[in-house]
Amino acid sequence: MIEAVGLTKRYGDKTAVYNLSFQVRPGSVTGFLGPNGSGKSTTMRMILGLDNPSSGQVTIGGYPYRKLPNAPRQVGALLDAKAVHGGRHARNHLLCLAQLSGIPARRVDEVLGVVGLQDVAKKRSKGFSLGMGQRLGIAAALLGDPQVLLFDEPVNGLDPEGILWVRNLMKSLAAEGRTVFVSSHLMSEMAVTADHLIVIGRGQLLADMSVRDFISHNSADFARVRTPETEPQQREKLTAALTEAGGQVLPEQDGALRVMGLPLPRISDLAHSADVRLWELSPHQASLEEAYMRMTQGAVDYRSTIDQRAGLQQELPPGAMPPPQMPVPGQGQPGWYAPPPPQQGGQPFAMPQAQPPAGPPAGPYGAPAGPGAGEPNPYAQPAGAAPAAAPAQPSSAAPDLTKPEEAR
Ligand SMILES: Nc1ncnc2c1ncn2[C@@H]1O[C@H](COP(=O)(O)OP(=O)(O)OP(=O)(O)O)[C@@H](O)[C@H]1O
Repeated sequence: MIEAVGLTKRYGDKTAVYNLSFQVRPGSVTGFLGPNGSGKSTTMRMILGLDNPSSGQVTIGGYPYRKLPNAPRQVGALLDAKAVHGGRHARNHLLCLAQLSGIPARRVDEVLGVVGLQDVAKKRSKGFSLGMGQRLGIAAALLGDPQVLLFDEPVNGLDPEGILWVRNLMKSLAAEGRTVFVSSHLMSEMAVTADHLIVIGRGQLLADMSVRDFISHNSADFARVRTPETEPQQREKLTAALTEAGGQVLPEQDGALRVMGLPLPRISDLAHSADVRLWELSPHQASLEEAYMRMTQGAVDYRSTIDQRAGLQQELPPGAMPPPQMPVPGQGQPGWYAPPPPQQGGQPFAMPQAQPPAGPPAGPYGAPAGPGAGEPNPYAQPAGAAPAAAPAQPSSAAPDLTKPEEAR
């Protein structure tokens, strides 16, 4: 198991990771998500002892990486597939790594076969495509047959067959009881690969829950209803009937209606009573991508001005408050982020930040918050500045909604 407690990393004035606490458990694939620059790679580097935390700690099986006995046999990682000596043959590259860790040479040939590079084993890696480089990096991660595996963007550059292969590899490694921690920006892939998600934004924890809970907490299911296009009055009649029955009705771009708050049989009955014919009545469940976009909207640092002009951001369902902008250090915004799950009537979905101590502050796991919690929050609101929206309750007063069981 990987465990981070109050993990914080500063580079000069820049706080890349702030007071991050989470656990990555064995036996499942844990996805690590967050917008560009949110601190995923920095966190992974700290897990692997490549960067020292400014405060807090992270351990693997109870030890900091650098104190793990025979670490390369226990932990494998793909961080940067380009970080290889390009002049070396693929096999020689792996052989060097194996010799450094006391791994027998036959294991090199085994992993070359596992990643499908056996035919180019004698080729210099500088001639490798992006996808081949990724495969070589994955081979290196698997070399020591480790129980704990970290992959930073493993499907980057892979073709569809390679993506499917990585998906199955991750799942089978987890099914063998290993700890698999994988970052990716490919939401469709994460939806079918990961069991659990850790989501960060601007270095802070936004969510720590199963994929299923993440989607249901950050999106609303709805029904799509379509009436005959030739009879617009039927659409209006249905809209009135559904609204009167307590449904929330929004027009879809293609002329259909998006209905929230009413089950499908009720919509059907209401249409029947109003003498409205339906051409479509279908359930719709939000995708991981939709849920992720909703949750992280306020924590995105780099966004195209063209996207904004074209209105490509997610449309909010009725009744939902727009997510507040996540605080930026030095801009006097509150030290918390609260995207609203629509099914909870727009109540903020909050990750409480460390509060001024009135007793030992609670961390996300019920334990006292880590060392970073005692430090000044770089995202904290200066005295006198008004919060942009109703603040989340301190963790002692409110359930920790990053934990699905406590959120119910
Ligand atoms: N060595 C460094 N020196 C200074 N700043 C750094 C350093 N490494 C990372 N940062 C900064 O820390 C922040 C987090 O970067 P990080 O690479 O961890 O994000 P990320 O979530 O992995 O991003 P991406 O999804 O784009 O790979 C960024 O603002 C980055 O510029």
